[in-house]
Amino acid sequence: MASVSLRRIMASSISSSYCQFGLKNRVVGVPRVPRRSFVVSASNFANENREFVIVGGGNAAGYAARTFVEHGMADGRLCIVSKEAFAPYERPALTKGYLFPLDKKPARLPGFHTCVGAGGDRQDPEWYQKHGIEVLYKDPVVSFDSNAQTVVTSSGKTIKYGSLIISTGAVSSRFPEKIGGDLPGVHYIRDVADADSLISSLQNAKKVAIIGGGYIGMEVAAAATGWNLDTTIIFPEDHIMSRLFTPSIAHRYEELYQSKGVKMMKGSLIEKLEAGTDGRVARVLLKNGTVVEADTVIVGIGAKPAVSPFGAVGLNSAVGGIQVDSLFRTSVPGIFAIGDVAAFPLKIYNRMTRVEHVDHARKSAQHCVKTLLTAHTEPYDYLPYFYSRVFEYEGSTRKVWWQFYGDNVGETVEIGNFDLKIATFWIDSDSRLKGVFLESGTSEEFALLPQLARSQPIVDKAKLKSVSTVEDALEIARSSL
Ligand SMILES: Cc1cc2nc3c(=O)[nH]c(=O)nc-3n(C[C@H](O)[C@H](O)[C@H](O)COP(=O)(O)OP(=O)(O)OC[C@H]3O[C@@H](n4cnc5c(N)ncnc54)[C@H](O)[C@@H]3O)c2cc1C
Ligand SMILES: NC(=O)c1ccc[n+]([C@@H]2O[C@H](COP(=O)([O-])OP(=O)(O)OC[C@H]3O[C@@H](n4cnc5c(N)ncnc54)[C@H](O)[C@@H]3O)[C@@H](O)[C@H]2O)c1
Ligand SMILES: O=C1O[C@H]([C@@H](O)CO)C(O)=C1O
Repeated sequence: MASVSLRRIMASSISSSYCQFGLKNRVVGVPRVPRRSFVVSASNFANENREFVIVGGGNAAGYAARTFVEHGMADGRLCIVSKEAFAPYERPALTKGYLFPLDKKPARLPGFHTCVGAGGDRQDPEWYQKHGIEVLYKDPVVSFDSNAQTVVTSSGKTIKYGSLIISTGAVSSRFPEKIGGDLPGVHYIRDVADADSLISSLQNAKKVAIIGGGYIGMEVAAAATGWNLDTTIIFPEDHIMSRLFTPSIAHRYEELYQSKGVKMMKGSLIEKLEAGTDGRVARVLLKNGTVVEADTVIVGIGAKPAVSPFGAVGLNSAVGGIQVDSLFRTSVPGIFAIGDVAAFPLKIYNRMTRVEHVDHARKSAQHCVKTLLTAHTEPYDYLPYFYSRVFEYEGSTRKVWWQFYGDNVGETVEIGNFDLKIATFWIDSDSRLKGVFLESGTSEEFALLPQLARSQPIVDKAKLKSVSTVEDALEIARSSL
């Protein structure tokens, strides 16, 4: 707090015509520009300087903007360059509330702009104006020159930056055009435009095929049941959500989905997506020769970090994405990367990683901006956290909400009756609790999970295995803290 106030005082005393910033990460001083009008043409952009430029207007950018405001460093100093037509929003809503049936009050903007997902102000476009933050919409950065400290947008604007934060997120992996990946009726879901396009297909859909058994597969399949559509999930592994769920956890959810009419085609690879006579997708051909009829196909086969055009700042070959240190600094002074695109040191497990989840987008943004603006030098010490919520639409017979904290390594102990709730504990060979999963917990129970995963207590496995309720199991874990 002391450093924040100090920074505020310093910020207010800085010369209005020339400003230096980033006490710890100071790299360059650039002339401050006066507060500008929000409609700017390419020509009056040339050679203009910005103290802080954020490239990408997604989840992380929204939380970064909030942190600039909290430090009194946004007004007239911050510019966000965005590919999308909307101010930053809570992307998780797109496969949750956004896909509710149209008569069940689906979420729509401005309802879920950042930072409502984490309980902050709703940052609609007026919020950015009010705080003097310039946002360029529908104008992606297409090239960049780290020597000149400039980015160039697709409309031809050249923007000179003092510090640059790359928050370009990730893009959906796609099937190639030659196997039908671009046919009308084939959908990928990353942004509002994608979700709107999917909704227009769902309105006329009868048979839906969902390819991929991960987050998008599970969330969109659940949404499709709300629309009463004939739904099939096709995926290569032998159970859903294989990168996190144990076969046993997966089995519970698979049974639930099947009880709602969803068909599962496991261990299945795609040969081709084929069009009907109208040119729209009509069927999915599997490598084993099976044909799945479908008028709408949703592809959720993972995402790739959106590194272009910033590859020159240094990529991580093992986990992909832009390599940063524990303060989100890339190899180029004054350039930072946050959110899905950043490959960062995961201190708690001493390894490099990328995290494509919103909690990290929020926290990395806040940590990076705090470091940039103050003397704060605490390394980022992230505890992995994943969650999902499905079947939330009004009238659903069974709502599902789960959370996982930590690392899914070691032996597992599963407790509980899934009809009510279930918990799984990952315990390593030293009897340390490494990860914990909970379905349908209370808010107090969910609040215990990060404490457990962070402290990694030694637990008595035999005692844990001997109980039958989630409440008793959590109590044993709590008492070992
Ligand atoms: C449908 C969906 C549902 C999800 N649900 C959950 C969930 O329930 N829980 C969870 O933890 N996580 C969820 N996630 C993941 C979470 O949304 C991401 O981890 C988070 O959005 C990452 O934030 P980000 O700012 O790094 O990237 P993004 O939010 O993707 O933002 C990146 C932005 O940069 C823009 N951009 C890219 N390139 C350029 C360029 N060259 N110039 C300008 N702009 C550019 C993009 O258009 C985008 O607006 C979901 C993701 C998706 C796609
Ligand atoms: N609740 C959440 O946290 C949440 C929700 C939705 C989306 N997301 C994020 O959105 C992004 C995309 O999600 P996703 O579900 O697409 O990714 P994912 O990695 O969760 O799942 C990908 C699935 O597709 C399968 N797959 C991969 N290649 C395939 C291929 N060639 N053919 C058929 N299947 C293939 C995988 O085996 C897996 O089942 C991720 O970053 C994810 O974290 C997160
Ligand atoms: O983190 C989240 O943000 C959105 C929503 O809360 C915004 O309204 C959502 O569905 C999440 O899971």
